[in-house]
Amino acid sequence: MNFWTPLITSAVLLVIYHGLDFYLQFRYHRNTVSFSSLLITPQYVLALLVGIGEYLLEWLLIPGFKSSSFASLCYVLGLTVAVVGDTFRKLGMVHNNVGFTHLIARQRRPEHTLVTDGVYSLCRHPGYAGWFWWCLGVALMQCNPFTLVAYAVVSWRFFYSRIQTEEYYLVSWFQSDYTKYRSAVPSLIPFLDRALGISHRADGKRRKVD
Ligand SMILES: C[S@@+](CC[C@H](N)C(=O)[O-])C[C@H]1O[C@@H](n2cnc3c(N)ncnc32)[C@H](O)[C@@H]1O
Repeated sequence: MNFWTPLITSAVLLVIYHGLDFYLQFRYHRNTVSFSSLLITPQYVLALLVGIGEYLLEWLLIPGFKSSSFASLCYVLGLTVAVVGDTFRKLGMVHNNVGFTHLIARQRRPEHTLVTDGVYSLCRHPGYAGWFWWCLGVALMQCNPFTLVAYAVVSWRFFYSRIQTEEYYLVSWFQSDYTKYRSAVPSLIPFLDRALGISHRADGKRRKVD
């Protein structure tokens, strides 16, 4: 694997990710869109710098590992995971459109309806699961083992608490429509549903959403 390929690909993925996110927020929430809609926080920049730091350090200390065929395999796998993750997120944003606000809604607006079809019939939180897998995909693409684990732990904890709050409001608005939907459709973030106390069928078959 060449030194620049994972770095350049990550930069391109980053621009596509944030550019499209911003565009979709602008399209569906024109009145509330701002710089924060780019979702670039200090913690996020720090996470990116940690990834780049690990990448550079390993190229200096163990160049054979970074240029190995294992690193090339990680690159292809990571790129696939990142592209599928971002596609899920963008499909969620388009499908949920007016309901997909970057801040968790704490009051229901009249136009906010429960979405359970399209990509939401495969994944309960395509925007969050998409982001989760996108981050891991980028770390894998750079063949960064420490960043991969760190991103997995930090983003898992973040989405665990966020989904708990978000679902509290969704249950209060949509009641049994949401609880039935929640028990039929997984979050696709590993172990998260179990941690939230939600069980899906062990045989892998999904319950039908009414
Ligand atoms: C940042 S969006 C994320 C949506 C969803 N959690 C996802 O990952 O695709 C947050 C807003 O989406 C809304 N939301 C989440 N799931 C929804 C659904 N199935 N139907 C309609 N609105 C939903 C919540 O009320 C929240 O205000």
